[in-house]
Amino acid sequence: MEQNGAPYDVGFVGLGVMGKSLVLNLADNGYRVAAFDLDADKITAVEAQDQAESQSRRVLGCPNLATLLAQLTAPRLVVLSIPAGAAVDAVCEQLLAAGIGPDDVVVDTGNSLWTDTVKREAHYRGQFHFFSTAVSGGEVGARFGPSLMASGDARAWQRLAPLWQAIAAKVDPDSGKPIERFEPGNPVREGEPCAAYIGPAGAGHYVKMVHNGIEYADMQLICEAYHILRTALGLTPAEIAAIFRRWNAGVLDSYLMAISAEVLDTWDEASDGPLVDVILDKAGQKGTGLWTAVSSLELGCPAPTIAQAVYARALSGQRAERLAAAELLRGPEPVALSDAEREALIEQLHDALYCAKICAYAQGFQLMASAAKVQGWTLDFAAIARIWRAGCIIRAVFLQSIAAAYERDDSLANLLVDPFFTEQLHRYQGNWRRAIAQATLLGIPCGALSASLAYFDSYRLGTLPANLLQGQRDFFGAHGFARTDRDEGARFHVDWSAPGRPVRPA
Ligand SMILES: NC(=O)C1=CN([C@@H]2O[C@H](COP(=O)(O)OP(=O)(O)OC[C@H]3O[C@@H](n4cnc5c(N)ncnc54)[C@H](OP(=O)(O)O)[C@@H]3O)[C@@H](O)[C@H]2O)C=CC1
Ligand SMILES: O=C(CO)[C@H](O)[C@H](O)COP(=O)(O)O
Repeated sequence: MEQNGAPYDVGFVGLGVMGKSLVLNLADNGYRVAAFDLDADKITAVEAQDQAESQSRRVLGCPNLATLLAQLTAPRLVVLSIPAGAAVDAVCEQLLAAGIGPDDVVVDTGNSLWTDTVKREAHYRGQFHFFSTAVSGGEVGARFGPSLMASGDARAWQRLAPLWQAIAAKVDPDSGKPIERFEPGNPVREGEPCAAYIGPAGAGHYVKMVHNGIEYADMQLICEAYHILRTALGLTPAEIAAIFRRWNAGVLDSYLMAISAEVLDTWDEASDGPLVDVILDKAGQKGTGLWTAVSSLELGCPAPTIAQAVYARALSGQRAERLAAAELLRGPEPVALSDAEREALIEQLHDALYCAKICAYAQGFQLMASAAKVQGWTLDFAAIARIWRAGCIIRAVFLQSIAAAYERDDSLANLLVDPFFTEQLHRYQGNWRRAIAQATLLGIPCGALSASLAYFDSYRLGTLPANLLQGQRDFFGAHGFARTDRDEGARFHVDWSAPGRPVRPA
């Protein structure tokens, strides 16, 4: 691709956890990369690793952005892997000062807020093409195959598609299972790439945000199952790891289930006990789960399992208060379960996790559908499910079933009404209810499992108590209500203080 003495195909800014891995992945796939980071040590480190792995020079470290731009074939392609927010604007301005031009493409791969991406695309129009590609997969995914959600100018996508399809995770299209090989210099070339053009500016980051919201829910659900197994049954982390591994061979087969078993099975030399017992129970968060919950509230599109997962992290953070409350607030007395009850609870939890997970994904897909309607995006939900089957944190075999559901009906109202998922929920909901009932009686919190169940029950009921709620609103605020026996557009109000409480058109 050498042109005008500028032999590098991609400019890369940000060589941290993700950036370094993406650079080496691009290099393994035959792309020559000119790389820059504020931290000179990170530039040296990526060059050294590249040379050690390839015995050649596929990556050139650059001392500044002007030098980086000078190495690139035109029109130039610059990829950013830097913290979301102000850093992205700062680097865009620095690239302008360094001479980036109207035909060049700048791709933000960070976890940016999708509305920022929309603004940036408009702001830089005419100066360069601001494009985005949200990345999932963490460090290993970035190195050997991430899931890539691209959005922005469709012509920029034409340019990027071959690169992204080369470096993306690959999946066996028939089984829906990832094809994985973690070997430097030997990337996976077979299978279906987990990279897709999602839509106009912001769409890819919105979809990634929802991916992370689902990630929060999925993680919390697994944590609640762990908590119940630990507290109700007194199982050791290693015993729970064995149960999780068994579950991971069936419908719950997922990366998050697999890594949960790994964490639980890890021994800590310093404390001579399970590592999980010395990890402080205060969850961190960088914000994408919160953004998803906020978006769901703004759109009026319920995602209670995702919101509950954000609350669970927040409540875990109130550790000092929890420790004080633990001295004061009593729960139910412990109950010893019989062997049969113990075996039953394990089975029930499996089914509860599966059903609750279906509901969490249903919420995420509803949310994307809702945002798409407001934004005028045409989202291909089957394609989104397909690119989440490998490379990303929520990769799971059951994404194959979600893809199939949207292939059957691309305007499916909700995953729950797809015939396959309806049948699964009918079959397993009894155990889901029993697991939550048992945990509740024992005083073990299971907010995400319960939020999913309440979502399912609310969604499937033709009548909800919102009739009483509308009556309350009319009573104190004269807000009016519609009637079941009249046209829905007609509003009524009760004169609550008048004798006989007459109902009049509002
Ligand atoms: N880690 C993960 O699992 C995932 C992260 N992401 C997202 O990817 C992005 C990168 O994440 P990650 O690699 O973990 O972050 P890191 O903090 O490890 O790396 C970011 C790098 O960008 C550099 N940097 C910051 N500002 C500039 C600048 N103005 N010019 C040049 N370099 C700069 C930083 O340098 P310095 O340290 O000197 O400031 C650092 O080396 C983030 O948006 C993150 O949210 C997405 C998916 C997964
Ligand atoms: O995007 C990701 C994976 O998909 C990151 O791992 C994400 O930063 C994790 O979020 P948090 O730190 O809030 O748990």
